[in-house]
Amino acid sequence: MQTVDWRHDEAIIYGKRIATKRKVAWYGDQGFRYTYSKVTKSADPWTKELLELRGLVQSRSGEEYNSRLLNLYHSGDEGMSWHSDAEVDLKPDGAIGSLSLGATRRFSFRHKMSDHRVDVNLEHGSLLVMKDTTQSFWKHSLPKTKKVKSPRISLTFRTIQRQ
Ligand SMILES: O=C(O)CCC(=O)C(=O)O
Ligand SMILES: [Fe+2]
Repeated sequence: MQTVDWRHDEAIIYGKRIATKRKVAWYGDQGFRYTYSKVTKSADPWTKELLELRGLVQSRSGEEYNSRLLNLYHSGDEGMSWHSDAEVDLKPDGAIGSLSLGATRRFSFRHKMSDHRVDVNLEHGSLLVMKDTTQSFWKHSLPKTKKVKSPRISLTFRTIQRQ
């Protein structure tokens, strides 16, 4: 993970460009561009380590991915609020495979219509696959927590639609 080019994420919130505490890095097959929270990012080429990990995640999940977003949460003070990953550039209902490293964090799902909640603990080395209609029917979040003092990295593999 030392070879990863971490940057603070930027998002446009209420029309203002802000840098988040969480850091991200974005890799893809070609010079992909990807719009997330209304900010367009261009992808860095894969590093050797990232390609190896993609191979593992693809074989474990039985899905293929052409890009990946890495998130670095320095501690439980950082998280991600409720959202679904349905950006226009993402393949509709495409799988998202998320590999967790470091601290165990709770990951929550909330059904968009019934508000039904499902919580899972994402442990070091675990792989969470969200596929089919998960993004259409559910939102997910990574709640902040006072209990976690150490960092967690998630490597989220996605498929960007070729236009
Ligand atoms: O860090 C995680 O496990 C979730 C990240 C996430 O939901 C996202 O990048 O869209
Ligand atoms: Fe997400």
